[in-house]
Amino acid sequence: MKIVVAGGDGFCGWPTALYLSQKGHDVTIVDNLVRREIDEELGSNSVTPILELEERVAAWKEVSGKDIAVKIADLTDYDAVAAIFREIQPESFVHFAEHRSAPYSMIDREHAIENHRNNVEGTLNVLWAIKDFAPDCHLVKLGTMGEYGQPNIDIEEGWIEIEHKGRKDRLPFPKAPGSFYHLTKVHDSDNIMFACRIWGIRATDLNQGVVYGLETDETRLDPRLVNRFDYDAVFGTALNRFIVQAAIGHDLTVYGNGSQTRGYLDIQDTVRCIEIACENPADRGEFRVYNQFTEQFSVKELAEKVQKAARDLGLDVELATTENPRVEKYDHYYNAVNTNLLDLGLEPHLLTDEHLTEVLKVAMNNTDRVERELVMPTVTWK
Ligand SMILES: O=c1ccn([C@@H]2O[C@H](COP(=O)(O)OP(=O)(O)O[C@H]3O[C@H](CS(=O)(=O)O)[C@@H](O)[C@H](O)[C@H]3O)[C@@H](O)[C@H]2O)c(=O)[nH]1
Repeated sequence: MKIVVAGGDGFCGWPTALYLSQKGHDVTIVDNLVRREIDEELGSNSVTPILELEERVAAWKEVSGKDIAVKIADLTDYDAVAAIFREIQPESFVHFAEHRSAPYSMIDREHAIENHRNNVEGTLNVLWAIKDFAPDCHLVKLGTMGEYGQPNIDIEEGWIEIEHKGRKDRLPFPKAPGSFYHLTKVHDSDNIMFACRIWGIRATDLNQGVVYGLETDETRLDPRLVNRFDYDAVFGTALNRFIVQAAIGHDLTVYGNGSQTRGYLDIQDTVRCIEIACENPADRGEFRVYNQFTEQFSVKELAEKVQKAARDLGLDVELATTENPRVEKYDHYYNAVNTNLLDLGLEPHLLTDEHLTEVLKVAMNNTDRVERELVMPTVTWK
């Protein structure tokens, strides 16, 4: 299958591009390398030393014998997007190419606006290009579980049957996101749903939970293929941050009372979920939503798991209640449905001590690359 992986230089995109290439798909990475620029803006870095994109792709060719094409392009540049669709005629367009950090979108007004402009405009361009140049292309779009927030009812997969004043309808599940970033994904979902309805586009919105882990079967093949590993308070996410904190002997930064519960998944499941979506395309005009996570944890549970794995490796770390920079619910109900991907064959990699230990060891081997001043949060929601 001809597949474009937009955002293929990022944390989810790079291992996905490798995985799909390994499976024999004809993969093109489209990326504007902005994630690397943001590292410079924030003075941050990946714990793992990652190569430049062209070097990574050349290493992949050497290791696997397979070609991944690369186009350096910004999805907010419509001429570039149109040219890509005209030339490649992708069967699936996997769209990871968005600014994905909640704290980044909350830095200030400028960052909130840039986050909206980049994400919403990029996705609109993709929708228009599909309509104009590749109407049969299946859009596989990375959404987020954060679109739903933490409602006091079960979270369905995108849609909910509602009975109201004696009438019934199947309506989009209500959204209550927790940051301007998460809101961009809500706007994208609405725009995609509308485009499916009016133009007959086929789309799958993958509402992904918080991703943890680092390596996949493909990145493990050669050190030059290693994935990026964020730990800073802006781009690092809960479990991976705790792992790096444990490796450097920093107290684990549990925000507030740590009862905040979210859906989580291993990066090894992210790549498989994308493959499942591509190989089972939505129908023309169908806007399909899959909740992409495998397990639910509270932040405190995660920190305790990391503390235990660290102790087993001789590292003594403490959980530290950290003033929560965000505005979010504690001690809330959380129960989200995630059966669609399982029904299509996803076999989850669950969070085991062995897996935590693997990632912890990578962090311990790279502690010299960790900038301690990036660990504590500085961006606040208020
Ligand atoms: O040091 C930390 C970091 C985070 N948290 C807590 O962990 C939870 C998750 O935060 P996160 O930073 O791991 O994840 P989030 O900001 O929600 O964003 C990440 O996970 C989202 C999926 S979800 O959370 O919306 O399901 C994706 O959309 C985003 O791209 C990705 O950056 C929050 O309650 C946060 O308060 C801590 O307690 N301590």
